[in-house]
Amino acid sequence: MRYLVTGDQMKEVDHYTIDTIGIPSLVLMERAALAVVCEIEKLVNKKSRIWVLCGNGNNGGDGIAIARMLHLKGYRTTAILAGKRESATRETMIQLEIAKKVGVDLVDYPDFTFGECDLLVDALFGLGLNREVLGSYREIMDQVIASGPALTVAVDIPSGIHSGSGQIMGIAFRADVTVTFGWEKLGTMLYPGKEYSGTVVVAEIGFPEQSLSTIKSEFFTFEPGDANKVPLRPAYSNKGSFGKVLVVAGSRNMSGAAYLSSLAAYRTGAGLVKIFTVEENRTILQSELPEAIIATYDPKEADASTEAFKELLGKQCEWASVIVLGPGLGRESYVKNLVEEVLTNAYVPIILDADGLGAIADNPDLTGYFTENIIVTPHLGEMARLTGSSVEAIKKNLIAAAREYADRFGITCVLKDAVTIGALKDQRTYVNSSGNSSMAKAGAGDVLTGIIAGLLALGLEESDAAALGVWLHGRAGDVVQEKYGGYSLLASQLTEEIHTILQEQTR
Ligand SMILES: NC(=O)C1=CN([C@@H]2O[C@H](COP(=O)(O)OP(=O)(O)OC[C@H]3O[C@@H](n4cnc5c(N)ncnc54)[C@H](O)[C@@H]3O)[C@@H](O)[C@H]2O)[C@@H](O)CC1
Ligand SMILES: [K+]
Repeated sequence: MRYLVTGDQMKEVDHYTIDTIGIPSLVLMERAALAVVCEIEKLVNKKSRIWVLCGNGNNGGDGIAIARMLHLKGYRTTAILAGKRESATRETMIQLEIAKKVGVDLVDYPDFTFGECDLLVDALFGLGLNREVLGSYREIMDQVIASGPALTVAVDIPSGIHSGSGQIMGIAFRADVTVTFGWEKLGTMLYPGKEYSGTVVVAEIGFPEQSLSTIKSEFFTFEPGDANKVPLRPAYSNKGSFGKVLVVAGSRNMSGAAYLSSLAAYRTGAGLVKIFTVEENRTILQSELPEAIIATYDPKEADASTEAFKELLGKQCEWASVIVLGPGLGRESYVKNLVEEVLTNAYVPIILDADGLGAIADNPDLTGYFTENIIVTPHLGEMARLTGSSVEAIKKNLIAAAREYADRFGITCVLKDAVTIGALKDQRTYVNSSGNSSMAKAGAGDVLTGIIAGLLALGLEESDAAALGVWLHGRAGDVVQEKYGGYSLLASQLTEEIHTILQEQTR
């Protein structure tokens, strides 16, 4: 697990480290510059033409220190100063004085002649970027982009990318490598910033871990090694020890979603899975997944909300320790009754997905039954229906959208996109770092609900199950992509790779 920060949080961490702990700002800057130089040396040789584009803030100060180090090592380096020297920060002024004394080629932007560039070091804006890039800065960036540097290394974050949201502030550099300091910023984790950042290297430059305690470090992601967070299945156990997952899913002509969710729950470690579906699905599900128990209902009874139907559903809910509600339910009117009955009868974690969410969107009063053990897993379209916002607006700030919905009801909201966000009920926010575009396929969401259900069945609570489930699902997708490339993934293949990730457990 690693923490992520916004630019503003990182600034607080900087201040605490400098002012309270007493590590001088210039020491941090020197280490930051060294870390970037270390990456640059992997990319170029002494014949390469290197431009270091420096702004007036401390990102520019890092840049001037980088230019000095490269110059002293014998690289052909020019530092281009984009702002007025007299308005530079204290640290950047000191860097300028040092650079002058050791003979760094320092050129003010208007005097610079653009030519060929093998490597651009982007030190124009870092965490301090707080508005649209306009005027002369925009002109400089346009000109640098037009001169087409062969490679770009960004210092801390590509200039133009907002460090908190990943949004482009008018214009941005596209980096091949971004060397960031201390902790990764949300801006390089979230699109479009993620795409503009290239490979992100997180350099440790001397921030003590306690500096993080000054902020509420609520953002995190998982990484290889975190498979250990999946609970062990103790030897002295039986199938009942590992949870009973009820999958309320499927409808006429739609059995696949129920199948995929159930299979994924089993593959993740659940002991027993029961599918509650319409009678038409019985044969196909029994033959595809004989390990599952099948119980069926009559949609007409569900539609009329008969006592018999209520009793039948009540019994299923009583049996279950985890419920998946929604995949492939369709949009018939009886689905509302089904969803309402489950929400009122169940006192166990419920993963509400797909058509289950559709029923909520169509009948907003149903949110009145939400309790803290609900996990919703909408994709952007479903989120738009749930909230009445547009997909575009949600996309602009995924974290805020997921957080707002989760906090409104005190539930966990997994907002599925290229970078899936888990707004957890315990106030932490998970930002996913696994997965790839080959997973943008029908059925992938059903597998995710099944994985989360499996983790709940193993005993994780909702927040951990949601975050870890998203990560496992993405990792499985990465394994499938490695084997089959970016086009051919089938959702069922995700279930076949869950074991690959679980086998990474090192205990
Ligand atoms: N001691 C420290 O505080 C450390 C800071 N570090 C570096 O310092 C950076 C942060 O430095 P700063 O806070 O000075 O911020 P920046 O260097 O990112 O620049 C901020 C400056 O740009 C201006 N600005 C913001 N948006 C603009 C826009 N759209 N158009 C024109 N001007 C704009 C701001 O008014 C400010 O003057 C980090 O990203 C990192 O690279 C590192 O050296 C590590 C240590
Ligand atoms: K930068």
